[in-house]
Amino acid sequence: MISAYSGTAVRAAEKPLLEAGNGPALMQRAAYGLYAACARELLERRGFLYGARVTVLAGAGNNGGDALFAGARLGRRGAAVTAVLTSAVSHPQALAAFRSAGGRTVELSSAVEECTRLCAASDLVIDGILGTGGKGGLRGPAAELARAFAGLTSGSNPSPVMIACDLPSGVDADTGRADGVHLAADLTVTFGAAKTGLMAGPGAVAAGRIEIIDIGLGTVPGQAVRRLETADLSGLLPSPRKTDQKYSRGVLGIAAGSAAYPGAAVLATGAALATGVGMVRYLGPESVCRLINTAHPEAVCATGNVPLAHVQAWLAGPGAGTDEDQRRRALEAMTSGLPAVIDADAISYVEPGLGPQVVLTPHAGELTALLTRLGETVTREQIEGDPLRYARRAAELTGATVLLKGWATITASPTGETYSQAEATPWLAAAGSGDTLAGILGALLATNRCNRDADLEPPAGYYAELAAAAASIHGRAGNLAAQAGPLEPSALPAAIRTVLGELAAMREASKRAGRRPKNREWQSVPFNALPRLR
Ligand SMILES: NC(=O)C1=CN([C@@H]2O[C@H](COP(=O)(O)OP(=O)(O)OC[C@H]3O[C@@H](n4cnc5c(N)ncnc54)[C@H](OP(=O)(O)O)[C@@H]3O)[C@@H](O)[C@H]2O)[C@@H](O)CC1
Ligand SMILES: Nc1ncnc2c1ncn2[C@@H]1O[C@H](COP(=O)(O)OP(=O)(O)O)[C@@H](O)[C@H]1O
Ligand SMILES: [K+]
Repeated sequence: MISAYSGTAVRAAEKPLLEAGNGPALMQRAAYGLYAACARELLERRGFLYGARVTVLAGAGNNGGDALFAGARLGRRGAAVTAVLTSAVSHPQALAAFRSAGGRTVELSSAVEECTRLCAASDLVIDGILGTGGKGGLRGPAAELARAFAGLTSGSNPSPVMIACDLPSGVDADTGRADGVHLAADLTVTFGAAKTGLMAGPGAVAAGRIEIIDIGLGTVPGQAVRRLETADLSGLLPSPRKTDQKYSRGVLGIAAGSAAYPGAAVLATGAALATGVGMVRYLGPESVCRLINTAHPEAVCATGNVPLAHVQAWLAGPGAGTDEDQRRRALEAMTSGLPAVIDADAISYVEPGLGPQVVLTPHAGELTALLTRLGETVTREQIEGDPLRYARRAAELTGATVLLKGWATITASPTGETYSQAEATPWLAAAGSGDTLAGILGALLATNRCNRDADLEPPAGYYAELAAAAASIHGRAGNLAAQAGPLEPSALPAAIRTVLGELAAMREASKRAGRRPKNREWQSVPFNALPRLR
């Protein structure tokens, strides 16, 4: 599990260490972690470190200090390092170390064009303009450079490896908002703890991969945004017991699809079956029942009512359109007291007073409509710019758990627990892909251990965690299905099976070896695992 904290909370955790005079040591640890990541990326991607062209973008504060110290270490290993100083002041000790390692410096204000070309022709650029002390987007010459650099490196031109120091400059460390110009990275090396701004909205898009360097901060105060890693998924996925029969494994009721949109019901059913339920009971029009049974003969289909169907969880809404019977079923499902996924058209019937076991799964457009109906004035752009804030607000207003879709999918519980998953691929932005996410989540709601075991009380935030797990499986399946070219959502159920099979095999292998499975996207380097400082 990765826990991310606001920049403000990380600075509060640093405070006692700074007061005790440990500031320089913290900076050396941060700089060493950054240097080690840069050296590794250069060796992996370019095959050499000696002679590599490295540009350090260095701002006025400690973020620039970290980047300059890391640049000095690269210089001592033979890289040709140049620092672009974006401010009239620089961290004095770091600048001195950089120069004494043979680093060349250029002042940005007098040479924006030259500096932009220098960045574009580099093997590696370290973005150390702004860190947790940044306010708003980049300004002045730094903004000009960022704009021109984006133009030069777009399309088929070869691009340098971009590594952000702590966070991409111009991104808000607390929220992930990017109100002005900002830089983007292939990798963000972040210090002490991940920042929430790397987990949501534009910040999550700009961060690239994330590597956390432990600099010995200890406990960070405040509520974390969590991200599930591979090892965290196993306890949340269906796992039949030797004594199970089909009903005890978990039955999912699906009230989705209509004569106008039958496909959504087929996709949701396929995804739920691939995730592993004991049975799908489908309720909807006869024409959709026939279609579902052609694709999935095992689904039990009827035109009946929600209160009479014996199930462990509900999924309502995908493809429901204006079908009145489906509307009634969705309302019955969300007030049944059972766990329920409320997706697509059904989100427009939501009223306050729901419980955390109801999971709403809007995209930004659907959330705009919901919040507006509940009296909150907001635009789609505002939600896309600050998804953490609005997912949490919707959970607060409805009492339900909210899964807000996007590049990083945010899940928020009404008691405040929040998750962010970013395994997805933009190929998942396709009609029908949300229906499969709803199917996966429906299956997890029906089969989860708290639902199956009457003695287990779901802990606070449990449904947000299950929703995050569903987003993770969906993202992993999307990546797999997109390997063969543009993704067709109807290919997702087969990919879900493969992903779940791989996860089960990984779990078994790591159980035998006695260690946690590794996550490829996220890496955390503990302080005591860093090589000794020289
Ligand atoms: N504390 C520690 O011990 C450790 C800290 N660490 C590192 O320090 C980083 C935080 O450092 P920091 O506090 O110096 O702030 P930083 O992000 O470098 O920027 C501040 C400077 O930028 C300026 N500025 C602000 N906004 C601007 C804008 N939009 N456009 C242009 N300029 C703008 C601002 O000027 P001001 O607005 O105050 O006039 C000020 O001069 C943190 O991210 C991590 O990398 C690690 O080494 C571990 C130990
Ligand atoms: N740019 C993107 N990158 C990654 N995933 C995305 C992106 N855009 C959308 N997605 C994912 O694709 C799915 C689309 O869902 P949705 O818009 O509800 O589709 P539909 O309702 O047509 O099935 C969501 O899981 C969302 O998180
Ligand atoms: K930075």
